[in-house]
Amino acid sequence: MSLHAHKPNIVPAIRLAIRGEQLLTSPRFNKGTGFPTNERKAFGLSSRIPYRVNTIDEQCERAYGQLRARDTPIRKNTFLQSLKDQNWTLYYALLSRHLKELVPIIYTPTQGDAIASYSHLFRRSEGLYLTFPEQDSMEQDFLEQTQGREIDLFVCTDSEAILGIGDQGVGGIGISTAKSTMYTLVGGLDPSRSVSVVLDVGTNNEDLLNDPLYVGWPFSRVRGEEYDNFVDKFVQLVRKYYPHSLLHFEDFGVTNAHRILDRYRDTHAAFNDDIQGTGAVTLACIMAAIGVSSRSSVKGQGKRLSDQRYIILGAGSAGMGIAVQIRDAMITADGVSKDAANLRFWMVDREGLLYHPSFEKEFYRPASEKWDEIIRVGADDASTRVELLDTVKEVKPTVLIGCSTASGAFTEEVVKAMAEALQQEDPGTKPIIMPLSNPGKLVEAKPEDVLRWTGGRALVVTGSPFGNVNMDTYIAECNNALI
Ligand SMILES: NC(=O)c1ccc[n+]([C@@H]2O[C@H](COP(=O)([O-])OP(=O)(O)OC[C@H]3O[C@@H](n4cnc5c(N)ncnc54)[C@H](O)[C@@H]3O)[C@@H](O)[C@H]2O)c1
Ligand SMILES: O=C(O)C[C@H](O)C(=O)O
Ligand SMILES: [Mn+2]
Repeated sequence: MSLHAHKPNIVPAIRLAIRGEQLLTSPRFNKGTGFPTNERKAFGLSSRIPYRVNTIDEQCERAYGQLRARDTPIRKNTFLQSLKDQNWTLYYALLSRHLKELVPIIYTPTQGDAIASYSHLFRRSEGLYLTFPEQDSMEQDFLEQTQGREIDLFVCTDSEAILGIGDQGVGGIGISTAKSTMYTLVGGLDPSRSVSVVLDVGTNNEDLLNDPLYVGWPFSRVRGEEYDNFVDKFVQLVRKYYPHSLLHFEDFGVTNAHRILDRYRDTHAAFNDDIQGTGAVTLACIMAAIGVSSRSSVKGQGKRLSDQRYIILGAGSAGMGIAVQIRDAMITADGVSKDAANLRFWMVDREGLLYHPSFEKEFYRPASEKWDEIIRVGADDASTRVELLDTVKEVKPTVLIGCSTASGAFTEEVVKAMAEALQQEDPGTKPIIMPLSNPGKLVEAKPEDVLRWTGGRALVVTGSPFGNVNMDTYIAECNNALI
């Protein structure tokens, strides 16, 4: 992860209309003990801050000490959220200095826990909350927070599929704010130029609906035309007032994600992170792994994207986005036809391998293949599905990707079947195994297990940070935030 130095807000203080208490409680402009003496005098702060002026390093040292005194990731997360509510300059300076340690605290995986407990951890709100029953005043509410601002980015969720932890109702605002923070931290975007949005259209999460402390709109999710109109109302406001902004969609449910992206992508700079961001970062990862990059240490394996056989477990937003991105790269980089490229994928979802004897659908295996013959018979003797394990044995994939939320689905048997088949084909081949489901507890296999089952041969890539398994085995991270 490379860091572009975060540029603090350098609005000349003299132009600020706010001073005194108001300045100290504005996280964008507050500099705490960092205010120099002349600014303290000019803005009525001298008596409001203790005497000594601290450098940003001193402030970071103090804040880091306070952070370290919190003993669990979630307590660190709430501490950092409070700091963000108080002083952006210090917040981003601290994160920049401890990037590797703190990104997992303010982003995946800990932010997932913070989102799940949103209504209980709630102290101060951050972001733009647009709620279904208040849609008549949506324009006014939108302008309340955006008018007069220069805005480059809207990060928007409807919270239906947060990471792999499902419907989190209004708490999903926490994924929008976390992604916005990453744009600043890694991409250098001025945080005052982004808006984090939650479209609160209700929730089907019974625990939230039954929780008296739940702070969102406590009704079932709005669906159909009413839902589409509500989303459209928001998008049209973005288009009307900020036609040049980027509209980033995050963690929409699988039935809406593609549809909404397709609806707006030709008329606005719209981006779905789970589909496109994941597709792009996974492609980059695979290119590195198979040695399209000249630095590769992978031996004996066909080096082109189109030489690989890909099994993807989970054909949702991420899985389909990954398949499309790799397929398109094969067409561009390797010059293969679309049909030939599509045939390099085997998608496995809840109903097993996606194939159909009678109709054609993109990324479904074609009717000419006799998959029916290896269908497993279920306990009730009814034919069920072509299992992942059988697909692996049949296909001998060189790349196995998980974005299914099915924790542990890459079993020892699956991983060994893949590794052994590849070893027989070419002893130099390293299986590329990518359990990408977040947060960490939902990974399809733990890196240390994959390495143990493959005698250390696998190249392992995860979506959440796992740390190295031992001194010389690096577990790469493939998270769409890197895009
Ligand atoms: N590493 C990353 O950058 C990244 C990016 C996006 C998503 N993800 C992760 O991928 C997972 C899926 O995200 P999504 O946005 O695609 O969700 P999604 O709901 O759109 O898709 C999940 C898919 O998995 C399928 N599935 C569920 N249980 C399954 C099982 N037992 N076996 C096979 N398939 C099963 C579902 O039917 C669905 O098609 C989440 O855990 C998410 O955190 C990771
Ligand atoms: O948020 C992340 O960490 C990656 C991805 O967008 C996800 O939904 O898991
Ligand atoms: Mn996501």
